[in-house]
Amino acid sequence: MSTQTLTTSSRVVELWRLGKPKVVSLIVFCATAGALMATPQWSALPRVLCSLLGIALVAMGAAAVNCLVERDRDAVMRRTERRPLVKGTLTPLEAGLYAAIMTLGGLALLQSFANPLAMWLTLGTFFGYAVVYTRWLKPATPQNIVIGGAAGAMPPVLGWAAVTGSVPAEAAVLFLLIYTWTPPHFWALALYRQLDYQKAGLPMLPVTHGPAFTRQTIVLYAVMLYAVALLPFVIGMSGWVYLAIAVWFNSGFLWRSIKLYRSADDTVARGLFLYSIRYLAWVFGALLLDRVWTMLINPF
Ligand code: HEM
Ligand SMILES: CC(C)=CCC/C(C)=C/CC/C(C)=C/COP(=O)(O)OP(=O)(O)O
Repeated sequence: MSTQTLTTSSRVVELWRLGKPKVVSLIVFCATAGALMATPQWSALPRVLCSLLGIALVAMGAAAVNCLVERDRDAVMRRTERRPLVKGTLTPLEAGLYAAIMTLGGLALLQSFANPLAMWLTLGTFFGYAVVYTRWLKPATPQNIVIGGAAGAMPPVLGWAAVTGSVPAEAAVLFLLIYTWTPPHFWALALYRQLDYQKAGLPMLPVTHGPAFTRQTIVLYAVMLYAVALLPFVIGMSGWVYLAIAVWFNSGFLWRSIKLYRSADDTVARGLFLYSIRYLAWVFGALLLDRVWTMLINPF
């Protein structure tokens, strides 16, 4: 389809899709938890909201760069063959302009309403995902997701830095939580999309080391994730509500990983991938709930 034939409103929809809005919404949710864990005060709310908008814009800009860099690979994978740059509903120039406007706009918001540390950390995250992971690591090594996952784990740190101008050990715990979660989140998907990655020539773990080894590694990560997820309670960052939710969801994650270890069925792998998204939303939701409760009973 020619880009000329699209109406303005459908072009806006395509630009919206280019920014991977579902992934970004969870990223922003995790950043919100980081921000409110740092400063559970209503007076910080305007700064928190402007910072979250800034983080969202940069994350969407990074997603657009990822789609731009990967448009040839995306064209050979079934999961990604309907993306705007593959279908031709957007041109590379439009995607590039969109990425530049979103990223620079987001960084300007962070510089103006948060602080330089938050701005630089967000820029580093953008570079880590859009350039280091997408351009270099992804086509080079099956450890791409383990190293590149550091960029994906940054959102709570960015939220924390935006409201306090610092990154204490508590923020590092939240980083570690997403960092340990990312490989099983991705490998579960890579297991039932193995053919796609093979066709695109990407060295994902199921392609290079086989599905059995990948399933075994997922169980290992699920055990590590369980331990890491208990840390916020152990170091006194959160209370019993968090602990109950963390135990429930980590048990679910571990149980589904063991089920996957014993089964080569794609539906089991897909089940774990979908569960991983619910998992992160609930675990960070539990942290948030703890803080919002504190803000409600202690409003000043
Ligand atoms: C570098 C690290 C990561 C990799 C390689 C990765 C990989 C993926 C892939 C390949 C998909 C499928 C997307 C699609 O079908 O279009 C996906 C979906 C998703 N990811 Fe991740 N992910 C990473 C980090 C994250 C992070 C940090 C979050 C949130 C905090 C996240 C949240 C999601 C969500 C919500 C979806 C579902 C999107 C949808 O339904 O369209 N991911 N991820
Ligand atoms: C603030 C800021 C800049 C945040 C960026 C955070 C970040 C690193 C997000 C990564 C999440 C994501 C879309 C992974 C997709 O992996 P992929 O690109 O391998 O998947 P694909 O095959 O679907 O393109």
